[in-house]
Amino acid sequence: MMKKSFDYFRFIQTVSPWILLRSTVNALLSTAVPLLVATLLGWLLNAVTQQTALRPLIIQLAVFILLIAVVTSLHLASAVSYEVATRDFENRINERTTAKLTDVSNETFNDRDFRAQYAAASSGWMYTGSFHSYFNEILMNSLNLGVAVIAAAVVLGPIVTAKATQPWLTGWPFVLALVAITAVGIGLSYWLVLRSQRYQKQFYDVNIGVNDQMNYYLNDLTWPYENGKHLRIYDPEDRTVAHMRQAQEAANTKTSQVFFRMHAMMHAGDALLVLLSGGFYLLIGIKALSGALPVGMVVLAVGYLTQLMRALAAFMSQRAFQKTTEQAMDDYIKFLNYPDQPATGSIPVEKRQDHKFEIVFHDVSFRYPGDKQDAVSHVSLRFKVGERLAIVGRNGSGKTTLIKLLLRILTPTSGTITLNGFDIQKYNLAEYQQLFATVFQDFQLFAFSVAENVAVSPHPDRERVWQALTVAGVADRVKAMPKQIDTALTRNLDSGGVDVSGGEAQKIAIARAWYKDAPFIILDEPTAALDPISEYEIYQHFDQLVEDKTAIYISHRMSATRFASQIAVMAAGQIVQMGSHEQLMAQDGLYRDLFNAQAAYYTEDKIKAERAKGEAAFNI
Ligand SMILES: Nc1ncnc2c1ncn2[C@@H]1O[C@H](COP(=O)(O)OP(=O)(O)OP(=O)(O)O)[C@@H](O)[C@H]1O
Repeated sequence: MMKKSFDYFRFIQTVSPWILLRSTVNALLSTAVPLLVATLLGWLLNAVTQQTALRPLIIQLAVFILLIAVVTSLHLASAVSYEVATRDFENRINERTTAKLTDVSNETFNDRDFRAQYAAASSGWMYTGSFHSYFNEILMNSLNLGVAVIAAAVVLGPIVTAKATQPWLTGWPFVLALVAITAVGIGLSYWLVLRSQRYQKQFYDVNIGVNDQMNYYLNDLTWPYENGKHLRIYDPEDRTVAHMRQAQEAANTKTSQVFFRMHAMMHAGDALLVLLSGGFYLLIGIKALSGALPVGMVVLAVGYLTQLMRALAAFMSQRAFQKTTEQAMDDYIKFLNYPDQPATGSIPVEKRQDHKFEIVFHDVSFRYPGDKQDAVSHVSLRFKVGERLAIVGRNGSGKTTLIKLLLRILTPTSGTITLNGFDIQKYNLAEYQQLFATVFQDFQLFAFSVAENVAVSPHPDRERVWQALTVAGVADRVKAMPKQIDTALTRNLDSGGVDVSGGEAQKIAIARAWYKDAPFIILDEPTAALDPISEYEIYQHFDQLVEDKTAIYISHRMSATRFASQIAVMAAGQIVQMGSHEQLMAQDGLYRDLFNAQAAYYTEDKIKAERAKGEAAFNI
């Protein structure tokens, strides 16, 4: 067991060096300073009463006051130093958590077990308060127990040895009687601790699930301000609250029973202490009544003995909470060490100024875990250098999945994808992903400055940021912001931040892709949030946006395909047609249907008919 405790101490120490030392100094001073101050005050009093000459008295007084000032200041400094260390510890844990969440591969990130492990780790962290107190509490409780043992021994010595008229009240029989009461107390306390440990564990386990649910309601559902509008429009009757209450009530039913038992154990512990005090009173009281001890000693001795039992009970029940903290630390360490399936590839990606990178899909299929059908099925495709390829198809046809396979966010279930002849899985992942600048359909901006959002770096090339914003058609909007490119987006991290519209945000995401200057540019519905003029402008700048890169874009706006030299049409995970706009329009197939269905909205006749229908309805 001890070996295990040391493992946890070591973990705490590796998270934040010096914390154990600071904790130890603080604990020692916390225990010693009150005793030291009391002793010094005692000496001071003696000096005042015994010293007759004024000069040595003043010197003695000055020395005592100085000593008291020094030890109390030391104590204060150590308390502050420990407090700082605990903050540092908490920050480092948060850093490690964030680093793990951002460093694992996408597969692991989406892995159910990994997410469950994270939920357990974060609940444990929240539930136990923090891990560093684990060491501190063991230390404090041990010191308290040590002091209580010494104090009790000092007081008990004269009581045990005092001669009484009845022989059993002297020597070993009396000691044995004291030990018997203490032993019964320790035994019962230990039993209570074991029970309460079990209930603590149950309570902790139940709480992990409950915290997880409540987190969803409080942090994910009701707090993000993009959710505000949905809740106000679609939840006027507060069904969210009712839903949460239901979940809370179900959780309460589960927790209240175990909570009640846990507390019953604690109160039983208090009652036990009262009983033990009674036992001590009886035993020592009898000895006092026999005339062997002054009555005042009874109160003193029982006080010290009860204090000893209290320290013992605290030491043991702290052990119960320690177990919970150990489990929380185990969960956290498991999360940190969660085996990732790191990208295996190590081949460096050749740096080519001419951007001659050719990617080929060889009979690639992919199925999401648990799904019954392939999301991408037997796709063979060649991305020619400098080509502009559009991918079109109905919702759910597999377009985004195809892009994720290309980006190595997903790994093919079968088939291979090659870059310049080598399987892309064999390349160093970070270098490989640097080949792509992507604007995802659900792009994310961060609550950092515009410049950092565009450059994705804390040291942006400011001139290039402006160029990127110009290409994306959002430079004027940024110029009007209070701190221009240094303005934070959203007020999540900076109260002077600004909120941009959906379309403006999308333009900033496009600027980010341009800034990256990667050989491949991938745009998944890049203009979905843009107004027709902005969309027109983006396509006007399309040459500037794409330059000589290989461009792949997905769009439901069929008119956007005119910028593509090749169009791949997807249906049910397969590429069902491939060719230029003219070639595909000449074929009787899905492309022509999609194109005509959209174009039909814009024919003169259609607009006239719709308008007439609207007017008729209005006249009624
Ligand atoms: N994370 C996922 N887990 C399970 N199935 C998924 C997941 N993501 C997508 N799918 C399924 O894979 C299929 C293809 O989805 P994909 O997002 O690639 O389609 P898409 O053509 O990009 O659609 P859209 O035009 O609506 O964006 C869909 O049937 C979808 O339900």
